[in-house]
Amino acid sequence: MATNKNCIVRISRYKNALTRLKSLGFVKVFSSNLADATGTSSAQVRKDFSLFGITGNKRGGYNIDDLVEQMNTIFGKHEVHKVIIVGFGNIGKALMSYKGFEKESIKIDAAFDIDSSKVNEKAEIPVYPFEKLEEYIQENRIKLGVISVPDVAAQQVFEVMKRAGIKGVLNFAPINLGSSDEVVINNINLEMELENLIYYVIAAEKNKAQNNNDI
Ligand SMILES: NC(=O)c1ccc[n+]([C@@H]2O[C@H](COP(=O)([O-])OP(=O)(O)OC[C@H]3O[C@@H](n4cnc5c(N)ncnc54)[C@H](O)[C@@H]3O)[C@@H](O)[C@H]2O)c1
Repeated sequence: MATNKNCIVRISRYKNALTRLKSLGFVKVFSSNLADATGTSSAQVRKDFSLFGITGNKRGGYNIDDLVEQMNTIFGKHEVHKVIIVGFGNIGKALMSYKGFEKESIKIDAAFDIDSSKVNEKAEIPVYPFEKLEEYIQENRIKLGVISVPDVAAQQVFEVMKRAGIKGVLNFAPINLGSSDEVVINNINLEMELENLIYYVIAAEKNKAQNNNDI
């Protein structure tokens, strides 16, 4: 299936919009409603739906429950996905205490850290020493991992994860982990996102000042 990240992000946005519309009492929705709610066009919504084989009666509108069900299948929501976190610092702790993952069928299963003062194997969600990472992934057939260690340690952590059989990594460290055929890597570079945001804010301010001068 020819899909790209933008398309997946849009499907995720449609799903959020559908949940909102449903909570407002709507039963059916048109592609134009989803387009308005997510800032895209009706044609794009229909194109994304057809790419993912999402079906529905376009004339009478799509049934919201049917759409959500089909999107849940796309996002693998019918089974619980276990995730491990490597690096139990600011980001690792924040992710572990976030309650919103559960409703998305995501279970933070354990964390790992090199610092023995952070290890707590008896906690509700245990924190193990880093040396146990490889064995834990293999024994528990973990497919998803978060890297939240400093950049200098990220590559080494990634290699251990890959060797143990991890299939998807969410990487918070601001380094390029190098591509891999066996592992899908999603990089979250917060500095870059903020830099990007700052650029657009400055550009918008310049634009406004220019327009004011033109009047
Ligand atoms: N906190 C933020 O707001 C923020 C923003 C942008 C980027 N990041 C990036 O995210 C990553 C995590 O940031 P943070 O603020 O949570 O860092 P942190 O220093 O609070 O935590 C990092 C943790 O990783 C552990 N660690 C170090 N080497 C390890 C190894 N080899 N194996 C296992 N654990 C190891 C440390 O003991 C520590 O507990 C960093 O790469 C950072 O650059 C963080």
